[in-house]
This record gives sequence, C-alpha cells and structure tokens, in this order.
Amino acid sequence: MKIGRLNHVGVAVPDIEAAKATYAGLYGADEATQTKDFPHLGVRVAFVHLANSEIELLEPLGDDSPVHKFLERNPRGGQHHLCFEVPDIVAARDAMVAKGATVLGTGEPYIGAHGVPVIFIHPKNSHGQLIELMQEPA
Ligand SMILES: CC[C@@H](C(=O)O)C(=O)SCCNC(=O)CCNC(=O)[C@H](O)C(C)(C)COP(=O)(O)OP(=O)(O)OC[C@H]1O[C@@H](n2cnc3c(N)ncnc32)[C@H](O)[C@@H]1OP(=O)(O)O
Ligand SMILES: [Co+2]
Repeated sequence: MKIGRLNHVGVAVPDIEAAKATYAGLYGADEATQTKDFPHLGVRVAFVHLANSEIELLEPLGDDSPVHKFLERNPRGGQHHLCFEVPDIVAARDAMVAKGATVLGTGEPYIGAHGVPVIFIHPKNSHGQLIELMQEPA
C-alpha cells in the first residue's frame, strides 16, 4: 500500500465562517464550499479550494465531537489531520492492521464528507500526526 495525493488538510476552528473569511481576505483563497453539518460525524465542515489540494475546516457539533477536546486544548484552532487518497480503502485498512497500526473507531471504513469511505490512523503511529485515508473519488 502506498498513499497517493494529499486530498486535504483538516484544520479545526471555533468558527468556520470567520476562518473562511480569513483564508479569503488574508490569502485570497476565496473559493469555498457552503458549510455543511455532518451530525453523525460530530462536525460542521467547509472546504477551501486550493490549486493543488483543499483545506477542510472543521467545527465541533456537540461535546462528543472528535474535534471538541482538540479545540479545548487549542482554543484558537489548529491543524488537525492530513488526508491522503488510496485506491482501495479496504486493502489500505488491512495493510494498516497487518503493519500493527491502530485504525480508529470500529476499524470499518465509513462515508466521509466527500461521499467516499475513510478511515483514521491513530497519531501515535505517525509521529503525533492524525492521518485520514480516503478512497480515491471515482
Ligand atoms: C468530515 C468527515 C471526515 C472527512 O471526510 O474528511 C473528517 O475529517 S472528520 C474529522 C474528525 N474526525 C476524527 O478525527 C475521527 C478520528 N479521531 C478520533 O478518533 C479522535 O479524535 C482521536 C484522534 C482518537 C483523539 O481522541 P480524543 O478523545 O479527542 O483524544 P484525547 O483528547 O483523549 O487525546 C488522546 C491523545 O491523542 C492526541 N490527539 C488528539 N487529537 C489529535 C490530533 N488531531 N492530532 C494529533 N494528536 C491528537 C492527544 O494529544 C492525546 O495525546 P497524549 O496526551 O499523548 O495521549
Ligand atoms: Co478530513
């Protein structure tokens, strides 16, 4: 298994609309998606489009959100995860398990914000970096 394209960089923020305004006003990155809630994933999400990748802005939905504790520790927000595309998410998951990495949650891929299956690898396996693997969009 070899990771492919960097699909997005996840950035947790306390206020997505304020963050969108910053990327547009300060950096000229003014192409962003509508903000959308994913209650079953515990996050509110918007993507800022870049030439070669995307920034995934994440705001917590509720205290059980996977970004809630992160924002308590980093109240102004911060870089949360990297997401790489893989050609086959089940093969990637099996490769991670075979190499002894910890696949978070149930270990089963689930549908993420792009409508394709994703898994997350614990930060302890990647020098403190939370990694998302995502099935390449068709
Ligand atoms: C929109 C859907 C999807 C997409 O399609 O793109 C997304 O991106 S959703 C993004 C949010 N979802 C997830 O992050 C799911 C996977 N995450 C988790 O399972 C958990 O957040 C976690 C990574 C296991 C952390 O759990 P949590 O209970 O929040 O952590 P603790 O506070 O107990 O911390 C444990 C340990 O982990 C370190 N940590 C936590 N978050 C991160 C992070 N983002 N990057 C690096 N390290 C992180 C934390 O510092 C603790 O370390 P130690 O103190 O050394 O134990
Ligand atoms: Co993500």
